[in-house]
Amino acid sequence: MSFLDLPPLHRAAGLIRLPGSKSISNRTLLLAALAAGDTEIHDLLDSDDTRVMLASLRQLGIDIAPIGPDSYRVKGAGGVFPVKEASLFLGNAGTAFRPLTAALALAGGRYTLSGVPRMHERPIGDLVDGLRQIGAAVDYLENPGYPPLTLQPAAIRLDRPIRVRGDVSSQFLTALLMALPLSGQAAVIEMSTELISKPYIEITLNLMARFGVKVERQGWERFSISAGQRYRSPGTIHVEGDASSASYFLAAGAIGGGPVRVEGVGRDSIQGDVAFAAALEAMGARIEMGANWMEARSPAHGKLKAFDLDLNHIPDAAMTLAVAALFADGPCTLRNIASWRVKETDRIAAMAAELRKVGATVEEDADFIRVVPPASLTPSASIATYDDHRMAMCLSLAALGGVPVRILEPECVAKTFPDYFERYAEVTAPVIAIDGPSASGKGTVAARVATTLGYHMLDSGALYRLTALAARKAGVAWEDEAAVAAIAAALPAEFEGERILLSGEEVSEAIRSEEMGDGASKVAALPAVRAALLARQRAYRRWPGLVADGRDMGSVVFPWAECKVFLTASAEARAERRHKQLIAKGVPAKITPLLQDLRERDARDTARSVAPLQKCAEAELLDTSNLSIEQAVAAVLGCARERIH
Ligand SMILES: Nc1ncnc2c1ncn2[C@@H]1O[C@H](COP(=O)(O)OP(=O)(O)OP(=O)(O)O)[C@@H](O)[C@H]1O
Ligand SMILES: Nc1ccn([C@@H]2O[C@H](COP(=O)(O)O)[C@@H](O)[C@H]2O)c(=O)n1
Repeated sequence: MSFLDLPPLHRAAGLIRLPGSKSISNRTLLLAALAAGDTEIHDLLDSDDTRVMLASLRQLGIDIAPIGPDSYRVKGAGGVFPVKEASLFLGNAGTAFRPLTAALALAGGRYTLSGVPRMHERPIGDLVDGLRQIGAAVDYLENPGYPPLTLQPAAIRLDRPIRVRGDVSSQFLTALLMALPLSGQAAVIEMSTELISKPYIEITLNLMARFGVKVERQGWERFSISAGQRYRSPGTIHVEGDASSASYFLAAGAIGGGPVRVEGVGRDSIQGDVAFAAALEAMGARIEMGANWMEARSPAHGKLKAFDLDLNHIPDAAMTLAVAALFADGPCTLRNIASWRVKETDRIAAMAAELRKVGATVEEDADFIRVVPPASLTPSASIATYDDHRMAMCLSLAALGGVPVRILEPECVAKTFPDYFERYAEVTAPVIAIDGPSASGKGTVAARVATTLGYHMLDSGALYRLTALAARKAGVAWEDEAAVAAIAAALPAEFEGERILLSGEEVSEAIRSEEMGDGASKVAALPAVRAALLARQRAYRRWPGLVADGRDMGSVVFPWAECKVFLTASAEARAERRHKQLIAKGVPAKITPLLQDLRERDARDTARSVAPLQKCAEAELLDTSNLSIEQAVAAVLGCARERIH
């Protein structure tokens, strides 16, 4: 069985650009396919569930072409799927299965829809009942009330309101709403029970409106679509970041100090799960929010507060609260979450079982769960994930209790967030940032500290040197900001131990020349180049930790670094070191021009407008003019021991 061992984590701080929302991605794909005209969709989520939707729509004859990273052009079929007979396999993707069932029931073709075994245990009877009321020919292939299904052509009659239950899954209503405009007739849906997860219906109505179809809503009981409305492409759609995925990072910030900022969703979001931030705030976390971002920090004083909340409106993000409860100051109750029982797994039972493994006392019932946090978490629990992405992502937060945690079958996160664990490391792995002027010894000291601690290493100067060399090879002037930034953004560089490759060619020595040092300092002064390399540098932050050396590691790239050192030496000492280094390599050199060159580079690095070389207030100053390498290494290790748990 595959597993991932998370190290004990003590702190979370950093910034994450969220992947696209699953709910918006799959709804938008279907609406674009049904609309008249072409739709460009940008920032689409790339995950198992969206791949299932893309593959199904293509199988149904929809032309979908990639036009860039996470961007597609969908040629809308104007309400008529070109393929009239197909067998679709929809995995465990509820956001594909339910809406496609309804759309295909009205499509006048012969289709079968199936999924993985768990999909065949997830109820769909309420949707099928609704479709049968309007004459659709939908049949169960195995167990009544559950997939797989067959659909046949049928005459659709919308002369009476459709009565549908809304207390098992709001996706049934979403599916009907999105499909009914295909009939061209006026349609009315009446809820025969209370509707759960209402914010997901708001997403549906919002997106339908963007595609030109207006739904009249009377409370949450009755929905009317007037006759003759057709989907029309809005031209271009940008998918928001996923608010449910944001919950893991916000919770990490609330538990592990923070700040953790997520970019891609915020105050202007159409997703109900942004309300998760309010639940964290009720626990005492400090939350800030902008139009397109949210940020969480631990309470100013003391622990997170216990809660007793009705979480019917945010069933997915509520799972994250169940794990945050481990860090609260008392028992926490999550109410009105019966829908958890019919999700990817029985999430109430699964959550109770796994929280007990880390030491919590848990009470569960049909529609609630109560979590009594332990005094300290049980180390080395093996967390089962039930092929449920959210179980894996939520429970990863337990490691913030300073205990190692084993996540079994972690690849299940691919359903909605394929690189979740890499991103989680980017806000939780400790960082030692070493900045300073040229030849101060940063690289030498950083490498030894990294080896001693078993940490990863980032030589950020090498990225600027590689950019300068790549520009030179491409015949691009170092002053041409846009062109050099484009090169930096797509830098074909690889680090294989000591070897550095550019487009597959070894350039380890070539980038160390004085000429490339000079070129690096010129391209590094260009704001667009620095912006192009920022995310790449942050991606080096991995467990068990990172030592990063450069000029702006502590100030810009890793402002959240636990340990920051400003390593310097007098210009004369540095020129002498560089001289020795060059002579040892057999490169002829003279002290005076080297000293002159260092001073010029210092001046350029210090005076530039973006990310200038400077000591951050919180950095420890280490002047190595009169220190041996061993003494400098010992001093940095001392700082790391003091500041990193
Ligand atoms: N404390 C020290 N005492 C004497 N020599 C040192 C000391 N620290 C480093 N050196 C030597 O100084 C030279 C320059 O060090 P290093 O390349 O690590 O500096 P750097 O700050 O990373 O430079 P750059 O920014 O140009 O990459 C190396 O030969 C190294 O062995
Ligand atoms: N974080 C950084 C790292 C480097 N630079 C610039 O690149 C030049 C080369 O760096 P070395 O550490 O390899 O000497 C350096 O002179 C800086 O101008 C930077 O700006 N930021």
